[in-house]
Amino acid sequence: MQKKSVRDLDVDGKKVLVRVDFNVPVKDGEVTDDTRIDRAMPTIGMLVERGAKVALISHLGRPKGSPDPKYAMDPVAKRLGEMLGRHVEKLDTAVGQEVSDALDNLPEGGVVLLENSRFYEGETKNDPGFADELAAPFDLYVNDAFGAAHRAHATTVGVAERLPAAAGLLLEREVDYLDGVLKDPERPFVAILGGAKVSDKLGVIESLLGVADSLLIGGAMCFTFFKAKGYGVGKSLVEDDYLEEAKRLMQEAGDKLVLPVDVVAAREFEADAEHRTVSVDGVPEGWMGLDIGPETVELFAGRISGAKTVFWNGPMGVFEMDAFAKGTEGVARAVAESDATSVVGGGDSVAAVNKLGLEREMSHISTGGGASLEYVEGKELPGVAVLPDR
Ligand SMILES: Nc1ncnc2c1ncn2[C@@H]1O[C@H](COP(=O)(O)OP(=O)(O)OP(=O)(O)O)[C@@H](O)[C@H]1O
Ligand SMILES: O=C(O)[C@H](O)COP(=O)(O)O
Repeated sequence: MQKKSVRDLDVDGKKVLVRVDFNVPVKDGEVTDDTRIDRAMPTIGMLVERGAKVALISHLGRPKGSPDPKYAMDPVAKRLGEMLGRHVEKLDTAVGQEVSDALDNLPEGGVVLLENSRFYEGETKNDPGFADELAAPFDLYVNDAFGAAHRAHATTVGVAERLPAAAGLLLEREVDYLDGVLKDPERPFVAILGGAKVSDKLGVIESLLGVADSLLIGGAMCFTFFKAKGYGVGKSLVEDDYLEEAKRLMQEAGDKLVLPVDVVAAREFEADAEHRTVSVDGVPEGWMGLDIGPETVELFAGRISGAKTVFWNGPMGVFEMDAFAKGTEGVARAVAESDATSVVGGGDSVAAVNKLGLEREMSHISTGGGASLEYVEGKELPGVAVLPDR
């Protein structure tokens, strides 16, 4: 990565504001998945070891610019403290005298967690006054929040314009892996896309068709392509406004675009619905396709096993229901077993990989859903662009 790195900073005794993405699931006051906290540990550890005074800041959920106890950072501070093996003080504010005092009292190598950045309306507006306030108590700024890098907010952009800034280790790793896939992939490069909507991923499909050797499409998305081909798709999820786009993409992509050959169709959208495997042009009237079928898993697995690079985003079916999770599991296993450099992005595909305990088999699991897709689409991420070059 061309950007200045936290490694390049002299942080000893300095007050460092670190933007992390601790937007983690919380239930009954407990963090239920601490992956994003864990992935920020290398940067936090490096700063602590080098004697910085560290203040971490993140958003949590989507509060509307004012304090909302439901989204307070306390459960995150508790979990972070357990993971660091020491108490982490959480402040009830993100700006002002309380922050300055806490930093003055913090020993070198100490860590505090500031309150949810979205408790301030200046955050999502990237308000200059709010960015000034955020920056005021600090000497340096580090952005390790790859998952929020597609947002031009005060904590991701404004503050980076006001302090000497650098990329954290996680942000660097995320960008380096995605760059490896997009700019210089070892071939064959197989991309796999699933999930609900073609409309969400049109830009991603176009971009991947430009760089990958094949693009395997599963999930509800494939039914828009099948309808465009003139197949009966029953009540499967289809975006009628995108049929022409789907036709165009199929024409342009030719053999590169690989669609399922069979699907699991169900009578209704229920976990215990009557279901059976049918060929892709044989979804019964009134039924809906909820997963790719076993022949498709075999077809996709064959492509994946010959790949040197794999990028995967989005589940192959309604993996939340066991009866329709086999396609996603089959693809996850094939990616895990391949020798390819594998990059997995998007909340649902990552959840599927975690559920199967396959996370160690993947080369890189992105902590950013929206951010990784925007990057693959070729969009500039404001939180990365604003950082100074080396
Ligand atoms: N055939 C299908 N019919 C209906 N829904 C489906 C089908 N296949 C997948 N889905 C649903 O699509 C949803 C995931 O779509 P989405 O586009 O949000 O994926 P993602 O990009 O991995 O997720 P995230 O938005 O969390 O990053 C899942 O809830 C899944 O149940
Ligand atoms: O979970 C995410 O994708 C990031 O934390 C960004 O969250 P946001 O979509 O609420 O900005």
